[in-house]
Amino acid sequence: MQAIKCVSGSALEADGQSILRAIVPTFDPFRYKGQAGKVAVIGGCREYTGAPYFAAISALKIGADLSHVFCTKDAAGVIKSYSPELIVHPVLEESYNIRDDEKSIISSKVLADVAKWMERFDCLVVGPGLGRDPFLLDCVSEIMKHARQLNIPIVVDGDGLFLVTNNLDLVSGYPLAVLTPNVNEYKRLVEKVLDCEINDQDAPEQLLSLARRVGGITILRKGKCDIISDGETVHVVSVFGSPRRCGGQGDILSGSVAIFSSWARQQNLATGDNLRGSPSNPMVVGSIAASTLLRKAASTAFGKKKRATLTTDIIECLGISLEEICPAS
Ligand SMILES: NC(=O)C1=CN([C@@H]2O[C@H](COP(=O)(O)OP(=O)(O)OC[C@H]3O[C@@H](n4cnc5c(N)ncnc54)[C@H](O)[C@@H]3O)[C@@H](O)[C@H]2O)[C@@H](O)CC1
Ligand SMILES: Nc1ncnc2c1ncn2[C@@H]1O[C@H](COP(=O)(O)OP(=O)(O)OP(=O)(O)O)[C@@H](O)[C@H]1O
Ligand SMILES: [Mg+2]
Repeated sequence: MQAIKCVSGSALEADGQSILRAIVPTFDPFRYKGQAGKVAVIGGCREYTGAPYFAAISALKIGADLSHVFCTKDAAGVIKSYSPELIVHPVLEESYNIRDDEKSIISSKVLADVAKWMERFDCLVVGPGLGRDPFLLDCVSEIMKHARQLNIPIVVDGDGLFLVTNNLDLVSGYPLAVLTPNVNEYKRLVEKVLDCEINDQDAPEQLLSLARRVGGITILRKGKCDIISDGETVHVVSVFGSPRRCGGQGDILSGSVAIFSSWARQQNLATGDNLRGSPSNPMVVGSIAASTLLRKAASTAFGKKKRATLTTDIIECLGISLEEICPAS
C-alpha cells in the first residue's frame, strides 16, 4: 500500500497550536450559559450508542455549554445512562418500528420535534452512530435541509456521509458544511464525485478538486495525516497522535470540529486579523483545531494506557491537552 505524502508543495502543515490559542475563548464573568456554544448531534440508533455519546461529550469537555443528542427511542435511554450532562431527545424512528401508512405523519413529526430546537444550535453534527435505515435517513435529509435554510453549520460524519454521498445536493455549495470522512468514506466520496480511485500520490490535489467539485465545502480527510481543504487551500495536520486505531476517535473529532468551528465563527477569524497566516474560512480553522487537539489527546492517552488505550481514555485527556496549549488562567 502506498503511503500518503503528508506534506507536498500544495499543502501547508497547519500551525494548529496557534490556531487553538486564537479561537479558544477566555473565561469572562459576564458571559452566560450558552455563549460558549450549543451543539447538537443527530445520531444514535439500536446498534450504535457510543458514537453520538463520544461526539457530544467531546464538545462539552472542550468547552461547549450545552450538548444535545437527537437519536432513536431505543438509543436514548442508553445514551442518557452514559452521562447526565447530555440533553437527549428520543425523536428519530427506524422503519422496523412503524407501519408504511404512518410514515408521512411520523416524518413530519420528527422534523417538527427537531426544528423547534434548531435555532438554538451553533452547529449540528450529523451521522455518528446514525445507522442506515432508509426512512430514518429520509427524515435526516429533511432536518439537514431545514438547518441549511437557517444557516446553521453542519459537520457530517459516519452514516451521515453515507447519506450525503448518495445525495450530494444536501451539502453541495453550502460553505458551512464540513465532511469528515475516514478511509472508506473518502473512497466512496471520491468514486461518486470524481469518478476515479483514490490517488495517494497527490492526496492534497485530489482533495482540493473534490472540495471544489462539491461547491467549496470543507472536507477533512482522516488518516495517517489529516488533510483539510475547502477548495481554496489545503492544510495538513501530521503531528503524531496514537498508534491505537480503536473505534470512536473519529466521533471525538466530529464533536470537536463542531465546537471549534463555532468559536472560529464567533471570533470572526474570517478577517484574518486575529491570527497572521491562518486560513480565512472558520470551518477550516475549526477542523485544524480539532485535528490538532485530538492527536495531542490521543498521544497523551497512549502514553498512559499503551495497548489498552480506548476512546474514553482519549476523551479524558482532552481537557489537559487543551490546558497545555491554552491555559485556563
Ligand atoms: N461505539 C460506537 O457506537 C461506534 C460507532 N461507530 C459508527 O458506526 C457506523 C459505521 O461506521 P464505520 O466507520 O464502521 O463505517 P465504515 O463504512 O468505515 O466501515 C464499516 C466496516 O466495514 C469495513 N469496511 C467498509 N468498507 C470497506 C472496504 N472497502 N474494504 C474493507 N473494509 C471495509 C470497515 O473496516 C468497518 O469495519 C457509523 O455510524 C459510526 O459513527 C463508529 O464511529 C465507531 C464507534
Ligand atoms: N493511520 C493513522 N495514523 C495516525 N493517526 C490516524 C491514522 N488514522 C486515523 N488517525 C487519526 O484518528 C482520527 C480518527 O480517524 P479514523 O480514521 O479512525 O476515523 P473513523 O474511522 O471515522 O473513526 P470512528 O471509529 O470514530 O468512526 C483522525 O483524526 C486521525 O487524526
Ligand atoms: Mg467514523
